[in-house]
Amino acid sequence: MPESAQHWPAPTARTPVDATVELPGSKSMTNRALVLAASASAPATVRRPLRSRDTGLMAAGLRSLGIGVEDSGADWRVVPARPRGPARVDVGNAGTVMRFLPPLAALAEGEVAFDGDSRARERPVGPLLEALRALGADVEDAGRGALPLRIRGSGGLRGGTVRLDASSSSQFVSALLLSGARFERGVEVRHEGPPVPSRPHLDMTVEMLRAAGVSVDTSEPDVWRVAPGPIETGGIAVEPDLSNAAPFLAAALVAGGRVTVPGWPEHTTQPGDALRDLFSRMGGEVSAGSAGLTLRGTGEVRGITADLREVGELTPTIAAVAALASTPSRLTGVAHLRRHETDRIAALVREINALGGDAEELSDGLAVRPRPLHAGVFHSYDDHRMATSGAVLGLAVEGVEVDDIATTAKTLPGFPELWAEVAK
Ligand SMILES: O=C(O)C1=C[C@@H](OP(=O)(O)O)[C@@H](O)[C@H](O)C1
Ligand SMILES: C=C(OP(=O)(O)O)C(=O)O
Repeated sequence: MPESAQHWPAPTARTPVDATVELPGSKSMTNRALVLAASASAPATVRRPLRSRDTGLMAAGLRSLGIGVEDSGADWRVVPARPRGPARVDVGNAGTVMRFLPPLAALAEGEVAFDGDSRARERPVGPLLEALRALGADVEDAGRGALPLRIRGSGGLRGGTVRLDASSSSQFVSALLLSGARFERGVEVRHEGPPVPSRPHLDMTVEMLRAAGVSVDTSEPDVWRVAPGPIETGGIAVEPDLSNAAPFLAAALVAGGRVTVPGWPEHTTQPGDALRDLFSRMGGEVSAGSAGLTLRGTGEVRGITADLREVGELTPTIAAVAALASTPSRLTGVAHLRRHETDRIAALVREINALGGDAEELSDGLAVRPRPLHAGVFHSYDDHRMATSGAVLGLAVEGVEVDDIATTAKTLPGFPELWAEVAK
């Protein structure tokens, strides 16, 4: 079959868009909720979880450790248990599974093996493994500091104070905090190095731990202390995924009209909340009401200069909008994106330029200058957010095809159907 036979022709908006898009639950909240509920004192319900490749892998990983994750209608019921090996965990290409489960596995009795997609073997996990060793875990990674790896648990972990450089992923810190209350001495994580990215995701970890009755001290910058003690979730409700709102809100920005996302939380730690500000600066009009959050396009798409370190996962969508803007953009602070699902900086520059655009790699981001785009294939590199960025470009540029739209199932199965609601 020729490659093009599998391509997805991105729909072009011929009129302004007018849609209300119900988004599934947040990947980051769902996978935190599953890990917390797995270590809790009593069974709990995770309400309105995301069901996608990343969360399915988390549920499967927990089940392989002996924890119950049962379907109960729209929800997931988690029945905690002492984790046990022997077990094999497939992390796929999910950073949250690759980083959040090793600390839990270190609490297991028996051996737990981890592996994943070939890209997962290239994503950083070394500082987390070193930290686990310092806390008393027996980790075998053949000196690679990467997958595949094995953790030989003896049913508990000493815990205590650990120093690590989390500048390549905030998930190292979140991972240690999520299981830290179950370590004998709890955990004190001290970050030392260039700034930690994705701060809102750390706030999410801390907030969800505190909501589960865990004591977390964040009074010192770059230091997190989790006291040992029980985890009592009482059930966890998952918010809609605001990072996945990005391409849908972008649709109204680039095509004109309006898109509403119902259930936008009044208070949230999700980085996607920053879209309200970012997309306003790029020309959108944002309003919040009982129907949800609405973005109206004004017909003007402006470029933006922004440090996206805190909200790195929004970069692919912002870069797509930037490629359609009337003024230049400079997106910085996201060097760590080179080790995400793909090297997102290189991939975005290559694909924007392949459509006739004018993008340039910076050491820690990209610069995009206005230039008319033309038809072509937008490659997704097995990256859900690259694929949805191709869809955004296709709204405004006739003849854009995304090579692998199915990769959106990592965090948003049903993306093509939801997108069809917007681009009808
Ligand atoms: O903790 C989380 O749920 C996440 C943290 C961030 O990871 P990095 O800090 O590695 O960028 C983010 O990019 C990822 O999509 C989800
Ligand atoms: C970086 C991302 O995912 P992961 O959880 O695999 O790190 C992402 O979703 O943009």
